[in-house]
Amino acid sequence: MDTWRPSFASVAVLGLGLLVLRSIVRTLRPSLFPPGPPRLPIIGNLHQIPRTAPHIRFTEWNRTYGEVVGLLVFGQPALVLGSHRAVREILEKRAATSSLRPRLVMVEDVCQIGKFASLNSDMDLHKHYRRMFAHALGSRAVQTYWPIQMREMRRAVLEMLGATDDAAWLVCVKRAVASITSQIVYAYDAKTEDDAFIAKVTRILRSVEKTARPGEYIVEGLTFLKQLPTWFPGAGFKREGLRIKQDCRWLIDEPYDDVKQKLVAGEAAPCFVSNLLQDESGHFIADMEEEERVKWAAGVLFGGGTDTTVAAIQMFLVAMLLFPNVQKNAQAEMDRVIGKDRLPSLEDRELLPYCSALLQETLRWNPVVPLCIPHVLTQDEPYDGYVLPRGSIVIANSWALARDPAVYPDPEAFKPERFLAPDGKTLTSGEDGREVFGFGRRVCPGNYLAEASLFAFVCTFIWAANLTGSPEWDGAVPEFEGGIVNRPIHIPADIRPRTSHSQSLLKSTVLE
Ligand code: HEM
Repeated sequence: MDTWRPSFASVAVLGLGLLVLRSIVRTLRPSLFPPGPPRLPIIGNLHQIPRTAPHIRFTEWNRTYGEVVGLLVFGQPALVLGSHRAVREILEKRAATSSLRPRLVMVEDVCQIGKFASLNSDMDLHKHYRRMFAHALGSRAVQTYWPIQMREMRRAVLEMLGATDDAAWLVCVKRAVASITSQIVYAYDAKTEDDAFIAKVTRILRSVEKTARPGEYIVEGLTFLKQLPTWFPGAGFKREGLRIKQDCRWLIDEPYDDVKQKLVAGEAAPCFVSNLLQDESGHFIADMEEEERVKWAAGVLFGGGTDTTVAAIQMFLVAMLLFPNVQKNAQAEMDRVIGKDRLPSLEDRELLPYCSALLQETLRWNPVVPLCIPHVLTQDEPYDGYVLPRGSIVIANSWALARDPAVYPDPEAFKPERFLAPDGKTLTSGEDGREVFGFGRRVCPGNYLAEASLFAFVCTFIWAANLTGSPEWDGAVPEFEGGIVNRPIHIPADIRPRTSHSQSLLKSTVLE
């Protein structure tokens, strides 16, 4: 007797049918779901979510519907958190049930790169990663990297003084930031801007970022498509996934093996990887499982740290363009405290409260990660009379938080003073513009490192350079672009040395 065998077409039709049914049932959500914009059958709110700058639309919705906005996309509930209270209540106080990442088909099944710490949804593995990060990137540990950060950022500013436009500055800044990360993670020093290793890693991590971008792959909605064979017409995402999988294996193995070989030969310089692999007397201590964890933890640091830090430096430059008085005030503080005969360094941070506040204001004023990387709820959670359903994707709207007038009066204005105590000498406590680093158990583990890199750049730039609008600039606010990371498209400005003395002192320090 013939037995019935499911064909691909029958599986596809069944899958699609179930999806439609689920979408219809969920579109008729009970009233305990938080309010949000009206939805269409099946697709829900999909058509209202813009591909560019969704944080602006989300912020409008937070203002219209409340601090927790409920959305549905193909039956998948999503919550947009638009207040400090909502973020504290849901992502911090209830971190035990709101710290996982959503399980993405492209990440987990197609590319099999779910072990990257920023993407992984296995809480036990995540705890291991966070211990490693705390060990290597905690507030005290990062101080050992300050000399690397100062050296690279001074070099970046010096190179920028000789570069013609913002595209050329970007090359200098990117090289410096990538080199800081590669030295800290693998003790690898990228000396030129076209370093082949950094270029390859950057290309791979771009494609990794794409796999996690909401709405990028149809297979996230129509999950049954993951069953398509690689050769099947329309299964380009599977071929792309295979390539990303192979690239990522290279990314996590190659630089790691290099450090390990040096370690065994007794030649490894201290770095994130070598520190985690040896005990105090230099003996190799990791078993295979631990080695695998160290590889994935190291690999993700490039992805997390590079684009974000570069974009924050670009935002600082935009702020200097739009708010020349702030630049003048910072230069005045620099001249008063540091003077002309030596360069500032990270050790001077407490002596330079205005410049420190200027950095906090840069992070707040135009958050480079305006929508935090999504979390997911692992159980139903009551909130303000609503029920936030298990399985909901939770997006903290850092942009809305940073623009909340109740917390930051006159939020559009760029005012470093908002972070200064009345004496003008110390930073205020309370909200400190750090919403951009995320929340709860997923808060960015690189935040101390990032802030040190940024301050190293800001203090050197303020001391050595002066930024003014270029002749072509018409006074308009530059436009911004980006998926996860928000960055200016073009900065119409000129950068000149403040004095010839400052330029030659900077040059001699960099060449030392
Ligand atoms: C201005 C610079 C940076 C910004 C704005 C930033 C922002 C963020 C944000 C918003 C998250 C998600 C937090 C959440 O889910 O709640 C995150 C996660 C992460 N960041 Fe950063 N980051 C920056 C620099 C760095 C640096 C320098 C590193 C490391 C070298 C780094 C490594 C990571 C990692 C590994 C994660 C994943 C954490 C996890 O899922 O547990 N970041 N970052």
